[in-house]
Amino acid sequence: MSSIETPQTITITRPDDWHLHLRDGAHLASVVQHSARQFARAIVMPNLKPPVTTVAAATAYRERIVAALPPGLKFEPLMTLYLTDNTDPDEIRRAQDTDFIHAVKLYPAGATTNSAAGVTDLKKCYKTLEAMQEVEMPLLVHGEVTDGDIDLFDREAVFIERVMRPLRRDLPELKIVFEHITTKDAAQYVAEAEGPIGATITAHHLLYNRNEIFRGGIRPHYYCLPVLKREEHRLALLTAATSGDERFFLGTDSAPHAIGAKETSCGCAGCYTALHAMELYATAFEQAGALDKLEAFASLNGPAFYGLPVNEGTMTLKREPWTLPATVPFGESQLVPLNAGEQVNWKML
Ligand SMILES: NC(=O)N[C@@H](CC(=O)O)C(=O)O
Ligand SMILES: [Zn+2]
Ligand SMILES: [Zn+2]
Repeated sequence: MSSIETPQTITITRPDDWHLHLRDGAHLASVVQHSARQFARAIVMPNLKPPVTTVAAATAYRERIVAALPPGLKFEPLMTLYLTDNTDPDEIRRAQDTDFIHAVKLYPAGATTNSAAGVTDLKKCYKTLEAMQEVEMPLLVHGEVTDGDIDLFDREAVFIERVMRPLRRDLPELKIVFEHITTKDAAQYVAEAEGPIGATITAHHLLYNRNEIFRGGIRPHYYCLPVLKREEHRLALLTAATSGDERFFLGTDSAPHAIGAKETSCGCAGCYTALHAMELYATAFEQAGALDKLEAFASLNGPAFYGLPVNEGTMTLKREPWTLPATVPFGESQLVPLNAGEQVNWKML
């Protein structure tokens, strides 16, 4: 795309966020407005303390989210259940009977924030996974092995071989979303796999490689899981996201943590992008010369995978530089958004 042709505004069908952390209580009240401004709907992650493991808990959590929305902002939380070794197949059927639970989330125990109650051995969940396959309830996967002897940067690639391939061999009709993919291995696996599989990609994994975590010093706000990878992986993700392939869709993985939990000797994983998510995706797609592919990735492919209607209405992004705040309120505390104090070149109108 030549600079003369580079558009000054882009208008697309209203987008959705297919992977989002909203937290709870006062934290939820602080952050939900940011996502509701950017997105019509979001798949809400269940990794609260305690995790959202039942239909009853998801129902109550959904009500708290709706109650925390500022008046006038329309936003539909699409709820998920947290899979444990003990999730009852009947809970899946009950979830399917609601019109607001759309998926079940697999956290390998110990893989990431609030995953201690996650699955220790997927074999323990096969009856439940069979029920999911039967009722066409998607399984959302944090795809990293947890073994301490596997290099942190290899955990996603090893997960494909050790967990994803056997799982999909055993349950070929189970709908799966490989969440927040970070490697060329995962992008290639999803692009070539047979059957019902998709993948979400975050804005930060499209924009940054692992150097960003160490640029001029240690930068905890760029630390998330799965961790940023080498440049070759970023480029493969950008190619996948801008390919037009329906399997790849937007999931911010915006993961708020209080400033004190990030800027400390053992900081939490998670990047906060809910404030400027679409601006970041537009920046990445522009870099790839593929702004014309943003709508499919952000607004069309996700609904197609989940069997939901495309949103009504549009969103417009304008080429207009603005500066991210240094912090935003987060309950009683503050959080530091990704790109705090930096300029972004697109602005949502
Ligand atoms: N992505 C992250 O680094 N953190 C997420 C958990 C997750 O999505 O793995 C969180 O809940 O903070
Ligand atoms: Zn995750
Ligand atoms: Zn996440």
